[in-house]
This record gives sequence, C-alpha cells and structure tokens, in this order.
Amino acid sequence: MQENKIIKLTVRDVRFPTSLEQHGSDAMHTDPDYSVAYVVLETDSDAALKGYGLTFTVGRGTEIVVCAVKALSTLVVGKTLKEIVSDFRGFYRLLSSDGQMRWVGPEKGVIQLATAAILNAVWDLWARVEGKVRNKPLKTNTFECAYMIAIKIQNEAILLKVAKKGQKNREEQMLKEGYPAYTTSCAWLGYTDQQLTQLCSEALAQGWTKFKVKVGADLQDDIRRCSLIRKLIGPNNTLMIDANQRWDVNEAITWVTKLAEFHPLWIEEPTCPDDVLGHASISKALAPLGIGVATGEQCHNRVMFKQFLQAAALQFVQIDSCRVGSVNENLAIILMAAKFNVPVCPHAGGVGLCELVQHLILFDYISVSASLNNRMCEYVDHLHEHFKSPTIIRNAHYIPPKDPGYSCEMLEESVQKHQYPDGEVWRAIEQQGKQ
Ligand SMILES: C[C@H](O)[C@@H](O)[C@@H](O)[C@H](O)C(=O)O
Ligand SMILES: [Mg+2]
Repeated sequence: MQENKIIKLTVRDVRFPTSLEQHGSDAMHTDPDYSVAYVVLETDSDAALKGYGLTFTVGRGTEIVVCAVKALSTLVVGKTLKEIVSDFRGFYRLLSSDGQMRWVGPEKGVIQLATAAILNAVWDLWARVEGKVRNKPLKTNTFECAYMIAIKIQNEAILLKVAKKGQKNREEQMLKEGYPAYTTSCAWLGYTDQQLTQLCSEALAQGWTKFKVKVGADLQDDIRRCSLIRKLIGPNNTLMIDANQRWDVNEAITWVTKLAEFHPLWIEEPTCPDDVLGHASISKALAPLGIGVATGEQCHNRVMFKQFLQAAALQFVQIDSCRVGSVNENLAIILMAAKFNVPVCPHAGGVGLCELVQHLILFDYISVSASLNNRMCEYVDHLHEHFKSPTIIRNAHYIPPKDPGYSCEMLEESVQKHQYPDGEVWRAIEQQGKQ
C-alpha cells in the first residue's frame, strides 16, 4: 500500500469553548479555547486508507494555521507514501525549506505548526499502512539533523544499540503497567480554591501522585494555592509549578524562591521561551533550592533545544508533538536529551496532545533512555471523548494504545459540531451572545 498516492489534503478549524469554564487557563493564556487545525490525507487506495494529523492551538489564530497548511499542501498531494518514507529526511526538508515559504519561518511559528500537522498525518498514514501501533522510526533516515553537527547528533543513533538491551522487557512492562503520568487538570489558574480542593481530592482517590499547579499572576494567590495543594497531597507526592512565561529573569528567581517552601520539583516556563541564557541563570539560582527548570511546549525547533541543553538551561525536556516538526524533529530532540542525560517529560493536554505524545514517550523509554528516573508524561483530562482511539489512563499511567496509527483521528461528528465558525456549538454560542 506504500505505492498508493496521496490525492487530497483537507484541513479544518475545530474549536472547543473551554474558556467558558476556565479549563486550560494560565497566567499568560487566560481564556484558551482548545482548538486544532485538523488534517486528513486521502489516498487513491480502494481500502479508503487515510492519514489523520493535527496541531494544537488555543482559539483565535487557528484560521492562520489552516491557511499555512493549505500553502504547504501542494508539497504533499501527488506523492506516494513510498516516495515520502524512502527519504523521509528529504521530505521533511522539502516542507521546512521550500525556497519561498521558508522565509515565513524558518522552522518556527505558524508555518512550523502547520508542518507538524501535515507530518503528524503522514506518520499516522505510514503506521496504518504498516499496521503498527507505535512507530519504529529509527530504522530509516527519518530524524532531522541539520545544524546538529557540532554535537554529533547523527552518532547518537549509536545510543540506540545500547538501549536495545532489555527492549523486549521494557515493552512488556509498558503493556502491563503503562508509563507514569502527572495531572494538570486540578489546578488551572482560573479555578476557585473550592474546585481545586475537590478535583485534587478526586485525583488522589484515583491514584494520582504528581500534580502541576499554575502560578505567576499574583504571588499571594500562588502561596495560598500551593499551600492548599501541598496540604492536600502531603509531603511525599510530587508538585510542579508552571508560570507560562510570565516573568522576567530576576523576577522568576525571586518569585520561585518564595514558593520554595512548597518543594516544587520544577518551575516550568519561568520566562520568555526563547531566552536560553535567562533560563540558564534561573537554573543556576534555583539549583541550591532543589528546584529544576522545565521548558519546551513553546520551544520551536531542535536548534533551540540544542542550545538549552548546551547551556545547562533546563533540567527537564518537555517535547511537544505539535510545536516542532512532528516525529522527525522530536526524534532528534529525544536523542539529544539522552546524550545530555536530561530526562524527557513531555508536554501534553490540549486537544490530542496526550493521544500523540504517548507514542513518543513510550519510544523514548523502550528504545532510547531505558529509564523512568525523574520521568513522567503530562496528562490532562479534557476532550478525549472526541477521538476514535482515546488515551487510556490506569492508575495514573498511560496504557499503550492498541489501534494502528498515531491516535489522533477525531470522531467526524465531533469535528462537524465544533468546526469554527459554522459548527452547531459555535452557532449556539453566537446566538446566546446576541440575546
Ligand atoms: C494554554 C494551555 O492550557 C497551557 O496552559 C498548557 O499547555 C500548560 O502550559 C501545560 O503545561 O499544560
Ligand atoms: Mg506548561
């Protein structure tokens, strides 16, 4: 089926009105409507073979990503899967380095999100054709290594040979126990203390042991909320805090020092996501307090991650399945993290991010890092019901998916209802606004 040709790409703007209840709110994004640019690749196969991909956004602006996907679509339509995967690195570069479109990136911003949506769909298609659940990408020349020569990333594939030992056992362990997860669902910034208490108590009862709290807007609020959560979860469970880029460098250090009594494992996105040296200063200042720096959900490509790692500017690598160029680029980041011995703790949540990133973190554990030390994958309990093969969580662990593909096919009914601006959900909201 690799001979089948991609004959059509459709892309739709699908939005969920999560801001109405403050789900997903943080110090920077106060009213997110969790959304996706949803891509479907159609092929000329009789078996109605399709590939499904997406990139995550938070509402307004999704229409711009949709435009960028349309602009890139001419590079995909007309190709066979075989042409793509026999030189996948070449295909990645075709998308990322088109002689004219590269100007509107390169490899960052909207065009990068669009690249991710398309490549996620191609990876899904490939896995479906092969009948595989988890992709086995490193057998081929898939990962993007341009600008990586200085740290010899290409040689890092050697690491994989090392990690081959025990691979089968790790796979069986994952199928049985799953991959450890933490939850962000209890403590969005816009939630009341009452909500926070209720959600946290429920999560504890369900077996959650690691919790992330949004901070960064008001110090007194942060002290009150962190103290409340720490009391609820006790001294032995894990707490992380996330400021979503709200502070300047010195402010981050002072603010987090005041929250140190709650023993957070990490401070996430303390400052501008592009400020590598700023993160390095924060890391250095907070190390004596036992607090690490985590970042990555807005780290737009592998070259940024390279610098963060080289500058010892982060202690937790938060890969994201949609922010960078799909599996191809995330593989390079996973390999670099292994080389620098920094744990990968993916960013997830949103719409479809858990569904996608579980494949990457399982791959990291089984084939690359071979370690669970200081590692966990984010989980957020929203919107999974809109997917054909939603993530399965058991006892605060991701259970490996069973259906072939990259797990981000959405239910057509959900897509139609939530399409923006014409889906019935959005028409009803508009109607209410007019009343
Ligand atoms: C706007 C979003 O909900 C973010 O707050 C979210 O991705 C967050 O940073 C996270 O780490 O889960
Ligand atoms: Mg975050």
